[in-house]
Amino acid sequence: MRPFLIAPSILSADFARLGEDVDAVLNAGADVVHFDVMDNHYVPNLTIGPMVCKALRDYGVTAEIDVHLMVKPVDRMIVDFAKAGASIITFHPEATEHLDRSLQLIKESGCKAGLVFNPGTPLHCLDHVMDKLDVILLMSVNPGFGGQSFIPSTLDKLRQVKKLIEASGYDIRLQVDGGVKVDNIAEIAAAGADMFVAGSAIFNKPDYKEVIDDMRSELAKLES
Ligand SMILES: O=C(CO)[C@H](O)[C@H](O)COP(=O)(O)O
Repeated sequence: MRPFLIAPSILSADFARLGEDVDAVLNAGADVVHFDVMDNHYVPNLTIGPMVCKALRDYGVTAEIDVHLMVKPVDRMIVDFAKAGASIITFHPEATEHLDRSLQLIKESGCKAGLVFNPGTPLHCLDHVMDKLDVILLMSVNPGFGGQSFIPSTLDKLRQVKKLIEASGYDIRLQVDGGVKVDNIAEIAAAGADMFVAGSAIFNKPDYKEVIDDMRSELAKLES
């Protein structure tokens, strides 16, 4: 079993003191920084861009930065985020005209590549690109906002994707994003996820370490 990764979504961080808040969550035991990019076009919200990613790198953040592009089109942002220090870049298949080209662009930029599926998006876009993927992200809420409830049908979809990954033989992480909490993380992991994005569950609590430790304790139940 590969190690579980916890990736706090900075959508719920304190933007007025973002560097300090990212440091705090990493010092509390987070593995990866999840960076939500929204364009008020592909999703009905507007967040942060490559300048903020670069600012985090300049501030001294060395952990992997996992950029989730909720933008359309994607290619220009892929190049800009790679230059700004992104480690992983994921995007939604319906946000590009040329899926394979956009994935190749991420790889050529030196980043890990991933595809993101909304709760209602079918999985057939995976058919011909598994060899180019490092991550598959299943959204367990409709994208755009933090603090929503986990959509239960994601569990079946996770099981389905887990089987596809196993059958492919490729080393692909299965990430889940939306409504992930201490009390459902074990069930989500049991369905196949190994990378957990959590925003409000972590940043809305005063003690990030306590939440992350509690999440790891829940995950450890699966390992024993
Ligand atoms: O991509 C996102 C929304 O589009 C966020 O990462 C996600 O919703 C995390 O927030 P929370 O853990 O509060 O549900």
